[in-house]
Amino acid sequence: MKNRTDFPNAGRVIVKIGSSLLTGGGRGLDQAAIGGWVAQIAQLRQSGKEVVLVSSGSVAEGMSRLGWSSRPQTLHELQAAAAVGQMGLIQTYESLFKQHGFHAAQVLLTHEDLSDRQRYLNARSTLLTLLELGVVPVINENDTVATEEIRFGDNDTLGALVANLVEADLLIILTDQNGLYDADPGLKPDAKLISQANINEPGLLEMAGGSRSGLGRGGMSTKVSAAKLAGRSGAATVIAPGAAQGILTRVMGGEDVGTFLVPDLEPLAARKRWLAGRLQVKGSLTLDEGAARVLLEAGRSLLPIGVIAVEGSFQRGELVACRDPQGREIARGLTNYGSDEARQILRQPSNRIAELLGYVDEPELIHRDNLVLV
Ligand SMILES: Nc1ncnc2c1ncn2[C@@H]1O[C@H](COP(=O)(O)OP(=O)(O)O)[C@@H](O)[C@H]1O
Ligand SMILES: N[C@@H](CCC(=O)OP(=O)(O)O)C(=O)O
Repeated sequence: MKNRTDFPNAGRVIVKIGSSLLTGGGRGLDQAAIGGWVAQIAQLRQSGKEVVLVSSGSVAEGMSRLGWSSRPQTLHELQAAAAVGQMGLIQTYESLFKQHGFHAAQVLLTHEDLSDRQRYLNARSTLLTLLELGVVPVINENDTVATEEIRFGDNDTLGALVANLVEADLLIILTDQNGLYDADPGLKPDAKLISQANINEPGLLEMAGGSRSGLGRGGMSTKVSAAKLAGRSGAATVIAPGAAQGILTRVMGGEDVGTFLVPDLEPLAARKRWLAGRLQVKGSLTLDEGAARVLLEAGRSLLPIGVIAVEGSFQRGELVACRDPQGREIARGLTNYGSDEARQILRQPSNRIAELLGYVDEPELIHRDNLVLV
């Protein structure tokens, strides 16, 4: 998505809502405001868009419920606040989405879940299944267990990782400002709003400062970094004023509101570059001529029937090399089955996987989305 006029065609969208917006600056969950976003998300869903919500606010809401006026310093207090506040968040989303006839689903993730390939694939399958079922996933960091997340984590980054995970077209980050200014407007009142910028434009990160609300984490700098991260899988990012009336509908309609950070790669190229650049090969699959050809020429998924040999020891979700019958490496990809399972299903049609293994994770050995030609 290189232009705002493309936004009405976005099929899959991540909406991230920050703590201070959700809690009316720390006064407790702002039911009216949340009701407004939920109504817009419901409308988007009804028009056929898939929406994943990344919602902060567990610590801020926990603080409010526990009567704490400032963010606690110790980890166990932060985690306790998160545990209390997450209840309120989920109760609110559950009851508001219900009013529009939608189920919401709580998904709590840690960064580890997304860097480990097996858990990454599991999380991906679960989220895609929820979307297929018409459910709205509501994601937050698993703050009560993920100590590193509370210390360093922020939900802008999580939103971007989720955009990568489900290959969203658009990441909308709702915040308490009109968008990204050329300096923190709280410190420089004549700062100018940036309507659009390329995510790799020099100086962008320097304009973005930290958070001063005492409720959120990261401020604008994590939003700009998140836009870069989201751009790796081709997603565009809009940082938008969450309090503005009908904001999600307006952004999705292509209106010039907030800051549009334009990605510089096509979706597929970005994702494949990410795959190619980051992973270590754990084993290899030798393909027959036909499978090698469809991978190379048609960009198709790899099915077990096209595999004639499995080398090495690997787990579901790890990176393996795909070789042609002459042994040349032609592609790399994240496997849906470990080496033991792959050996049992090679040369077999996918409809025999259940009979051979007793379960089916995916009909493909490697889905084309997780495959990169070398
Ligand atoms: N260049 C900038 N433009 C806009 N806001 C900025 C900028 N630099 C820093 N900020 C600060 O970032 C804050 C938003 O980030 P944060 O408090 O983390 O909110 P959220 O809870 O929405 O993630 C703003 O309230 C503002 O104080
Ligand atoms: N998981 C934390 C997220 C904290 C966070 O990133 O907040 P924000 O900067 O407001 O998005 C919480 O729910 O409190």
